Amino acid sequence: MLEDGHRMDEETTDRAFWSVVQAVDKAEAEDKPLPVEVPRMLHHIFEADHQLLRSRDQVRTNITCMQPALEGAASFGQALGYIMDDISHQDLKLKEGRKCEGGTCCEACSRNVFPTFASGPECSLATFPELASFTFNELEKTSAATILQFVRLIERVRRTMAYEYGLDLATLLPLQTYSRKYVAGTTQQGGGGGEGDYVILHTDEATHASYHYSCVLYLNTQNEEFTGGNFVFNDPLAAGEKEAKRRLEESYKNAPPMSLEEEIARARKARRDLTPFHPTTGAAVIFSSGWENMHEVEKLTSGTRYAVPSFFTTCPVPEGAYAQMAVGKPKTDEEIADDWLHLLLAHRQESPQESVGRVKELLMKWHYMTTPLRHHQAARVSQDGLEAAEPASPVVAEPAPAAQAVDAGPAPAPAPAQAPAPAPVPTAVQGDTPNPTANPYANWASAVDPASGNTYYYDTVTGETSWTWPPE
Ligand SMILES: O=C(O)CCC(=O)C(=O)O
Ligand SMILES: [Fe+2]
Repeated sequence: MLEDGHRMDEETTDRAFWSVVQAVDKAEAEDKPLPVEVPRMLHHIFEADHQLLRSRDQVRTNITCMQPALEGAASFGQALGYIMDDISHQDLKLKEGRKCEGGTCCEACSRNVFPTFASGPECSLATFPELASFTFNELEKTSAATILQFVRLIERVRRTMAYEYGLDLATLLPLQTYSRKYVAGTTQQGGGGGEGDYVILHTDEATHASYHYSCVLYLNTQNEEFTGGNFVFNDPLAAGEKEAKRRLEESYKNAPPMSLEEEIARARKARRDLTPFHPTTGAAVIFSSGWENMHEVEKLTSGTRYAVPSFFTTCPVPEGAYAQMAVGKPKTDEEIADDWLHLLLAHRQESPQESVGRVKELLMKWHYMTTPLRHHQAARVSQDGLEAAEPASPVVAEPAPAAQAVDAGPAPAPAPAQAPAPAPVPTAVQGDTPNPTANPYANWASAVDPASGNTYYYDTVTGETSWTWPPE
């Protein structure tokens, strides 16, 4: 299944994914602990997914980071405008710079379109029916295949963001993600991901102060399964007020009489630069969550539109949060496998309170569960894959990753700096010496393919794999 000495290609990665699903279903049917090979194989899949994505199209627009200019004239009204989602949001006075409350984001803001972030089969609602209404809070009736596919997609987003913005992977965690369903003719039920037929102009970081990077992945295609429903970046008109006036006058020429609502929409359009994105299956938009990226979803005119928004934070998780968990950060492959089972894959009934606790723990441990053990410290995602933390500088603040539960709340205080425990290293297949020049295979480890039961070998740094030892 794995090619000798090569990275996994798309087909091999998908086969590996389905063998993992089989192994999970088997463990559950037999009421056994999850085999440690499952998370190991998942690590390879995540790594391969990100590498494969690097060769696909990406359209990047660099933009100036913006934040509310509240100092000095911080009136109550202005402060409300900073928080509230409504049309007046676009009139909020802004200044240059990032806000990123409580987090350590990079200096650059941008918007990125990936037309083929995921393949059609990966987003298929026939294969993964529960993707239509996915939430981590209710997994009892969700198949292992869909849960694993959702995690796989979100982990691809996380790695892509870390790479795009030059962030240590350990410092970037999902705070919130779910499937969002839009149905033409319905009105928004409650806030957040409730069903509705549009989303009003907003800034993700204004909705939740700890959202620093956002992604929306689309599961179906405009003009095939629905009409309307553009995702639109909404910017101040670069050409200025004079042009806005000219545009408005132009729009009145030969126009039929309009309702008040239409008049307001027309006036807004004339005053703003609108950049619509037309959703297609598997496309994703990734952007910094600040005021430089105000956006909205235009009303659906027919059909049903499915999207998966995800919001990431660079706020550190307070160390105390791990101490309150039954088992804190996983330290062995067995503990990682246990977390996968108990936080995601065990199909059980639970009270809403229990599920909130479980999801909170899941999001806080996300990096530890989705990243090979030796990379649990700071790791950058480079062109060649994950780079381990610099071993020569052990006294650095551990970049404790962050996550908060589902609800809005104050950003957690940064964790105090402390020396991290030495990163656990996978069992070397041959030789004991830590000097890689003395042992060219010091980074190699072995694992068992859950589908065939055969042992394979992999380089924990480059991701190379081999069925034979030594690798060819
Ligand atoms: O569905 C979309 O295109 C965007 C959703 C969005 O902006 C959000 O959930 O914050
Ligand atoms: Fe949004």
